[in-house]
Amino acid sequence: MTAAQADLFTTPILPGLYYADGLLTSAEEQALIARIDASPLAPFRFQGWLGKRLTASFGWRYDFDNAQFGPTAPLPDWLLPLRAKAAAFAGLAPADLVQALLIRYDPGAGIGWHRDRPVFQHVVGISLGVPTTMRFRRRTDTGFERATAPLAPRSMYHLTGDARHLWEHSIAEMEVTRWSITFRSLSEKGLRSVQ
Ligand SMILES: O=C(O)CCC(=O)C(=O)O
Ligand SMILES: [Fe+2]
Repeated sequence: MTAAQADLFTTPILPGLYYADGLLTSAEEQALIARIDASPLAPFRFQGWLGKRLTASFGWRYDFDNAQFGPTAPLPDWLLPLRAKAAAFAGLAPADLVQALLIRYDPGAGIGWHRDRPVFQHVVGISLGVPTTMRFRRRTDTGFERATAPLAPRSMYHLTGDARHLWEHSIAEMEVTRWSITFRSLSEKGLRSVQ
């Protein structure tokens, strides 16, 4: 690889947002989707509201209903090869990625503007099924600065630095079902809160 190609490959879309596609085969994607569908998915709950997207957490669980954070069922074996790939992509050790979140967005489901909970540090996501766009925004003196990242099926993204901590992200309501798997490491705050 030439220096120019290396630069292109590692230049983030936003500071701290890294993206790569073609890291999974269609057969691997279909197997992951079947595993997600067979998992104990439940509607995302937020302060008494039931969201349209279906989720399951492993390793650690942040409960948005009561803001409780704590351990939950360990990551199932089928997630471990994907976690190893996600860690390699993000330059982390697999064991750092102690949380996995499975999501299925059926038509009409999306995810509103947010930053991931501060108990987590790195976020590495895998997008499955159909293309979508992750939208980013951050407040400025005069409004919002905005950016978009197209997520191809079978792509991975890593949120760290500014993209993780300063920018919010969201995904518009899907017209067709999409699945995602996100792995997270714990932040200092997360580590302190569980000691
Ligand atoms: O579905 C995705 O790729 C994004 C999920 C997300 O932003 C989250 O769970 O915090
Ligand atoms: Fe998020």
